[in-house]
Amino acid sequence: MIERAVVVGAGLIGTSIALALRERGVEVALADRDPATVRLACELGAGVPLEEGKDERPADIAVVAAPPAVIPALLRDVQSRGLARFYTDVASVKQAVVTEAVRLGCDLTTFVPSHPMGGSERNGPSAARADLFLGRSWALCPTGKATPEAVAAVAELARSCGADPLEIDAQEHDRAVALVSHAPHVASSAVAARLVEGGGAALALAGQGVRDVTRVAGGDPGLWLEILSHNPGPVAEVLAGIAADLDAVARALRSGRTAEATVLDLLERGRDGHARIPGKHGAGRTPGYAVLPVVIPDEPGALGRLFAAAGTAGVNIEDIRIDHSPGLPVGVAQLSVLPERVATLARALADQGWSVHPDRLDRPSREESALLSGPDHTAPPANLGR
Ligand SMILES: NC(=O)c1ccc[n+]([C@@H]2O[C@H](COP(=O)([O-])OP(=O)(O)OC[C@H]3O[C@@H](n4cnc5c(N)ncnc54)[C@H](O)[C@@H]3O)[C@@H](O)[C@H]2O)c1
Ligand SMILES: O=C(O)C(=O)C[C@]1(C(=O)O)C=C[C@@H](O)C=C1
Repeated sequence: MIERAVVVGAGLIGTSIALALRERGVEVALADRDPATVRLACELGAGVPLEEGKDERPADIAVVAAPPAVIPALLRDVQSRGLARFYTDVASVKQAVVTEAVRLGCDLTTFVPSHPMGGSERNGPSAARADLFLGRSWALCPTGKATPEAVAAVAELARSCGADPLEIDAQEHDRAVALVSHAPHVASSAVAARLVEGGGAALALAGQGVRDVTRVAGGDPGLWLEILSHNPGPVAEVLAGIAADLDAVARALRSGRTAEATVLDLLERGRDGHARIPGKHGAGRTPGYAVLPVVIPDEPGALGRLFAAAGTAGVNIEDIRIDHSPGLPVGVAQLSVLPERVATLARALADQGWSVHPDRLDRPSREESALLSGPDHTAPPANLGR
């Protein structure tokens, strides 16, 4: 049972873990090299500042949530201070962290390297959310030396954050995330980098497609440089495949002759690859909710009237995203609501004259719905009892 936790590195990931643990009543003590970051995380309800020597007993678990390059030294430091019974880190790369931890003489019996597969292009505690890992995989990469108790503690940490723990060897993990995270990030940056040269008129036409493809490119370049340089071989291999595909399509389009077969081949393989992503859902949708699109005029007070109409219908808006193109007089409000309330909301809004598009409804998958056990999205996910 995790009752007390320490989080070192109170940024996006550290504070999100802390918030999830706090929701389950776990006591959390936070540390960061930047005192202002700790203050903000604590103000957000993520815990209290770590006070050395305050507790005689070690915490149940310490999570090192700093950038990859500093993790092994921080781990050695927290282990030598005996801050917890078990330790984990959250770095996006695993083998390099393990190799350095071994070199520094860290205790591998109590340490289970891990990687939650939830995140954001934003950093720092202000972007943190308790549900960041809800329904996501959380990789556990125990070395052969970790005790079963240590592995169980880190698996419990993952479940306490609503995630699904998945044991995988560190090198295999690094090859896997090269494919599903690291190379996609570089590809996203490459697409976004073209926009630097785009004219104002082109950018005014930016719709949801380019926003979806480039969202992660908005991430912290310093952190991503660290991630990529700690996983160079596997990332380079995936990028070479992507580059070959892009090159073939560019050559085919220029030549005109072989264009159709080559281009269609990539588009079809792309569609097939996309379909293989488990539990994929629409961009920007909060997991577990249905999203109802409603057209709203781009004018003062429109959103207020929409919220008031939903309130009158007795439906709580759990989240909202607004899609609009600059210069257009209307936008589309994407309202996230509990799946069982969406029909009521659609009817009530339509009755009041709103242009509702239930045909474009984006529903959560069955797996996602199963994660929400009650009417309150902060309720513990259903998979926590395992
Ligand atoms: N951003 C993501 O989407 C994501 C997802 C999963 C895992 N990760 C991993 O999580 C880790 C943290 O990333 P983040 O996105 O939370 O970054 P972040 O910048 O939001 O937070 C990192 C925090 O670590 C602190 N820090 C840096 N050096 C420190 C030190 N020596 N001692 C104490 N604190 C220190 C920083 O002050 C900062 O508050 C990284 O290892 C990253 O690879 C990131
Ligand atoms: O959703 C995002 O913004 C992310 O980039 C999250 C993401 C990912 O690629 O899925 C990024 C890096 C992490 O190590 C884990 C998760």
